[in-house]
Parts: sequence; C-alpha cells; structure tokens
Amino acid sequence: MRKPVVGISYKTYVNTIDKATELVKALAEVAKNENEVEKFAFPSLGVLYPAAQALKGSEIAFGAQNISPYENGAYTGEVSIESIIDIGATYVEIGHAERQRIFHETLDMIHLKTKLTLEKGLTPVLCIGEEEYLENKLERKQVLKEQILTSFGEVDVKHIGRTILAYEPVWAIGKTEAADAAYVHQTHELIREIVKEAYYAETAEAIRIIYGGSVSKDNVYEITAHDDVDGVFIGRFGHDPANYKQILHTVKQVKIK
Ligand SMILES: O=C[C@H](O)COP(=O)(O)O
Repeated sequence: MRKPVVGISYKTYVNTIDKATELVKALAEVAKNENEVEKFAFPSLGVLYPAAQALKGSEIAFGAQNISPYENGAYTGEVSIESIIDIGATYVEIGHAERQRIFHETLDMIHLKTKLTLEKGLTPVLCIGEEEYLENKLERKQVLKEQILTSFGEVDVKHIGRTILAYEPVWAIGKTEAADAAYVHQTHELIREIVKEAYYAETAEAIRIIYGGSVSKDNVYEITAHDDVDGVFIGRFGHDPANYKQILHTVKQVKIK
C-alpha cells in the first residue's frame, strides 16, 4: 500500500522569521499523532532554516520550494542542494507552474533538478499539469506524458518510484475552486498509466501521485476518494492550522482503510 501524503507550500506568502516559525509550530501541533499520513512543508525559501529549526522533532518533514540544477560552482543567486541537505531537508519541490511561467524554468532544468534530487537521496515533489482545461483525455495524456518523460529524462528507472508526482492543473491553481473531482480522478489514472508504460508496472505501483490546485477542507474528501489519488498538495487553504488539520484528518479517513 502506498503511504498517503499531505504536502503544504507557503510559496512566498509568509516571509519573516517570526511569522514562519509561529506558523510551522502551529502546524506541527495539529499534526501530532497523524503518522499514517506522510507530511511535508515547503516554507518560503528565505526562512527555510529557521522554519526547519522550528519543525525539528515534529512529525512534519520539510524541504525547499526550488533548488539550483547544479550542485555547486559559479551560479550566482541559486540555492544549492548541499545547503538544504545540510539543514536536514528531505524533500525538494521541482518545476512548479509559477517557476515555469514567471521564471521561465524549462523542462531541461526540471530534469537536471529531478536527477540531482534523486541521486542525493531526497524526495522530489515533481509538479506536472496542463495549462488549460483539456476535455479530451488523450490530448491531456499526451501533454502530461511529454512533461513526465522529459523531466525524468535519463534518470535511472530504479529511482523513479521514490518521486512524488504533484498533479497541478495550471488553470486550477490559485482559484476559488479546485478542478472537478472526476477530472482529477481520470487524470491520475492517466498519469499512472504513463508511468507504467514508460517505467514498468512496479514503478507505477510505487509512485505517489498527489493533487494540488485550490485544495480545501471542503473539496479534499471528493478529490482523494480514488485509488490513484495518494494525497494532496495544499496552498492557501491550508495556511490556517485548523483547516490544515481538517484536511489531514480527511485524507487519513479516506486513505487508511
Ligand atoms: O503549491 C501549491 C499549489 O500551487 C496550490 O496552491 P493553491 O492551493 O493556493 O491553489
């Protein structure tokens, strides 16, 4: 059985040491004794270290929202995976839609980051998703297949199953409503099919596929009520610890039979 996952990203919403540490401490408090669900948080990168210190000893793991595609060297302004390993991070978010759209991150860069993260033994949370709502499922599958295959590129197939694929349809990020649950369910089936066709049944069976894009305490039940949805990746609607707690609880109820 795949362990269900609940991830949360603060993007660049909470950027001061006091606020970020206060927030993650509150999350850690409400997440106590929910260890059937794997939990990770991506604090704003500038306050990752103090937030990480505040999460020490808690049940919530943490990671970076982005890393340099290169381990070290003359890459001004980048954050090396060496630094995030040094502070105890175990997850790396890769290729979020905002990084691609606003900062022009390419699939080739996403590939380098994914490869580096897997080689270093951390868990990549690899974001994929179509730009527009695509009614035609074959068209949708084609777009996602290209993203998945290019992102993994020459990664050794034996590592791929350790990835968490975050399916985030770009058109459903930052909205009032998530994508329709039936659409999400169908897309998760397609993603698992792509992984199976490219990297064998064993990898498809192991890989976790989570949904992100306007997830809230009100839609999480419906979204996760499908075997191919292994959890959720929360943004704005999890900032309130009470909502985060409710989402965590619902995922546990739905996924732990
Ligand atoms: O990283 C999280 C996702 O982009 C979802 O964000 P959102 O729930 O605020 O739409």
